[in-house]
Amino acid sequence: MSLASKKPTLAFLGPRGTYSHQAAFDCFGGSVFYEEKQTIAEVFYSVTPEIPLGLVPHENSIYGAVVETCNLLRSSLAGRDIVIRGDVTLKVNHCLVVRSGVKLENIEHVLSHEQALGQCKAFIAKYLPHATLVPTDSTASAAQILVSPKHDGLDPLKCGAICSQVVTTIMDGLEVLSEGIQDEDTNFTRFYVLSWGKSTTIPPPVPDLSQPRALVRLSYPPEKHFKFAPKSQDLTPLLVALGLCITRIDRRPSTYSIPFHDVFFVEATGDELAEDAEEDISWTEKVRQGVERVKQAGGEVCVIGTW
Ligand SMILES: O=C(O)C(=O)C[C@]1(C(=O)O)C=C[C@@H](O)C=C1
Repeated sequence: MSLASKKPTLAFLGPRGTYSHQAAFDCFGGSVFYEEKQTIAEVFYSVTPEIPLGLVPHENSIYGAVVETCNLLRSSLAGRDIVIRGDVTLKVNHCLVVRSGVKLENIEHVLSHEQALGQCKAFIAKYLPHATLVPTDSTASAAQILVSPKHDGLDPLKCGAICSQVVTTIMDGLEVLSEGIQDEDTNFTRFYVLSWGKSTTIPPPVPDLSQPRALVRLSYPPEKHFKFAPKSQDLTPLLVALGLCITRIDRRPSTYSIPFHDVFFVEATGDELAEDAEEDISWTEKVRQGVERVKQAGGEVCVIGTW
């Protein structure tokens, strides 16, 4: 067997030139095969024994959680078959890209991924206040629409796309009208590296694992929820029972059809590994013990990944 055929495949949100693509490449370079998918959901569900790795955006420093990813992590596959094995952070510098020759005053529609539109709100309000926003599956797929014949009645000569400058080096006939258009100079997106099961080998160079982390999904069982008089439930007992250093909590409606029954995604962190190389094992154990305590406190709990 040749060395190349041993490389695992990684699914990412395509087409080529997305920030997901860049984050994946920064992390894994030539050590994986890359397979582009059209949506974040397709990336998630394509993580299987055949495509054992995937990369999904999780949060942005300006616009917050990537809701589609949070919703996918509610799936029963998350934590059982598909697990988080690392995270990668990318600096995101958005550009307003047009078909060559198109001027700012020609733009009637601004196309991009919902996250990118949200990260560039101030620029759009100032320079394109009358433009209609058109959400697309990804930033690079917005640019792809500009170089295609008419798409859904959109005239590419009256559109601008928000995407990375890299896209203009991949797709012909595009130019950058404005660069660095996000609301804040420092704009970062974090991505999760997913794998099929816990034992898939993550090829080197592995994502930064210097500080152990975990993502845990918590909720109260539906029968403990106030069915007919929806009322917020106190999460404190479950968080106290978990007993870990919590760095982030996201809340999404649960998949049970009960009004205001929510699931909470709790990201926790352990001590720096450098201090004690053995900590890796005890971190997994620490999380496992926390999970047992949450169950005893009456919570539903699932570890989506420890890394
Ligand atoms: O559309 C892309 O380029 C993506 O990789 C997705 C995504 C996201 O969903 O957050 C990634 C980074 C940026 O925050 C904008 C969009």
